[in-house]
Amino acid sequence: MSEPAFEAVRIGIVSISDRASSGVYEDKGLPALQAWLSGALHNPIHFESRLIPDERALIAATLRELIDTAGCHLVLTTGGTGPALRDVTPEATLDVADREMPGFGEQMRQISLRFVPTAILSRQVAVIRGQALIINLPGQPKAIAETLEGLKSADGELLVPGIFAAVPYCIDLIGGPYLETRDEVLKAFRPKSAQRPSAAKPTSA
Ligand SMILES: Nc1ncnc2c1ncn2[C@@H]1O[C@H](COP(=O)(O)OP(=O)(O)OP(=O)(O)O)[C@@H](O)[C@H]1O
Ligand SMILES: Nc1nc2c(c(=O)[nH]1)N[C@H]1C(S)=C(S)[C@@H](COP(=O)(O)O)O[C@H]1N2
Repeated sequence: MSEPAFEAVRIGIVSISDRASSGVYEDKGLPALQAWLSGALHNPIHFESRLIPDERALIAATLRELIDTAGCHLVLTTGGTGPALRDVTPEATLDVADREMPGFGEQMRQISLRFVPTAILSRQVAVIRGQALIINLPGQPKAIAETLEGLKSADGELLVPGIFAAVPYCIDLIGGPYLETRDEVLKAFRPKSAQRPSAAKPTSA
């Protein structure tokens, strides 16, 4: 009998910043997203990366293209979630939404409050479009790992669960690929009835 294999996954990553996209500063959003996802997932990942300015119509068109044409089942954005007049990522995300997933934004603001008192300034949302999940993350590059992974104590105890723990099961429920996380980075939660034999090889003692 053949071993189970990790399903390949296509993930859209979108950095939304006027200054990074025009070269005023180097974009650190896409590298941070790519590094965190590559470290957290066992699945082979094909990244679809986009670096764009804070323009509502362009953000919405980019999200549509990543899902409807490129076939991404997960899209993570970074930047443009604050109250500044140019911050329009949540509006653009809602423009392409079939359904909202408010729990992600609520939990991310709770996590971020453990890091910065200005966490409540992020209007980040998560939505479903077709068979894809879109999640907005704040623009500070360090906020990416903070919100996805949560907060751990110095000895590794999980103090606040990161939102990515709920992402694999959400993707299952909308008919996407079976995502498997590396437990040392983040333990994904699935009800027993939704668990498949893991493709991860048991580590030898
Ligand atoms: N893509 C990025 N790459 C590197 N650093 C970033 C990026 N986005 C944000 N930052 C950092 O986080 C800070 C706050 O981000 P914020 O999204 O508020 O930027 P901003 O002031 O709205 O301008 P812009 O839209 O041009 O990024 C920035 O001043 C910058 O230091
Ligand atoms: N984890 C985390 N969340 C955070 C931050 C941060 O540094 N870390 N910055 C906050 C700040 S200062 C702002 S203004 C909002 C919105 O940021 P954005 O416009 O770059 O998306 O995210 C907030 N959430």
